[in-house]
Amino acid sequence: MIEVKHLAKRFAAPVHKERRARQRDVREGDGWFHAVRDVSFACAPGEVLGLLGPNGAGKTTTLRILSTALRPDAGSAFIDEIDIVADPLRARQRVGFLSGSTGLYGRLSARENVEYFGRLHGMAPARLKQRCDDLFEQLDMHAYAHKRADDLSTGMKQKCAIARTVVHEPRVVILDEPTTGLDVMSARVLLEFIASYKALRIPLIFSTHHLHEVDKLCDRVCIINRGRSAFNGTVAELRELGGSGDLVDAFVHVIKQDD
Ligand SMILES: Nc1ncnc2c1ncn2[C@@H]1O[C@H](COP(=O)(O)OP(=O)(O)OP(=O)(O)O)[C@@H](O)[C@H]1O
Repeated sequence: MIEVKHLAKRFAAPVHKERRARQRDVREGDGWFHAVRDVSFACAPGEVLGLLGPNGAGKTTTLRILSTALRPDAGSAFIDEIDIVADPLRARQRVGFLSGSTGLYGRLSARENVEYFGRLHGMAPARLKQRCDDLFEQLDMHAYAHKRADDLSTGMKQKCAIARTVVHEPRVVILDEPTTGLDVMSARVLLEFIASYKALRIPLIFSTHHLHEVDKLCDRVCIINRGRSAFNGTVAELRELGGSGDLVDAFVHVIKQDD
């Protein structure tokens, strides 16, 4: 279970005179940029939660807090009842986090990269081998398993990074824009992979700008706008808000209402 309540995170941001004269973002002006102001959501085992929002809304910052890469200034977040602020190390062991940068070692092959991260997590050799075999099969990566990461295409690297993220069988999975750079076939493979977490009863959160992915996969949706959660609910509840049954209309409606 992932539970996030009233998260906030600000970054130091000196205000320049000319910038002050122009219309400002409501999140800046006091020498800080309040990237996340009040974000709350929950994701239970067996659920996939989609995190949506315009560019710069605060999705990545929120996910980085959840992964324990950033410490929040206010609010709370629990992973399987572990307080990520009070006990970040224990929380981190339970999380598989895919960030924007793939973080692969260029000279290692795709397979070596995934194995390396498995070893870092202390996986026994036999278990690691089986897990890698399964992941390379599920993500359709056998064809380039032995290619150096430097020589992989953007999409191949992304799949490799995803395999690396989940190699240690984390208790919760957090993916920041996982389908970025993937072609149609690869995106489909990945969406099926994400869906498989429902049966495993592992909560999975992913951020995306693609509403068809939300429609296909998500049980719940959180829309973040200018650092605050502007909508929390099921996909069906979101759809109703637009009036037309269309998710794009519903998304635009939520953002306009919130602005
Ligand atoms: N380390 C930092 N220092 C200053 N500002 C930051 C920092 N990290 C993020 N921000 C700002 O916080 C805001 C939210 O950024 P964030 O990356 O969380 O947005 P996002 O919703 O993931 O956007 P996108 O959809 O474009 O990926 C942005 O305005 C960004 O410039």
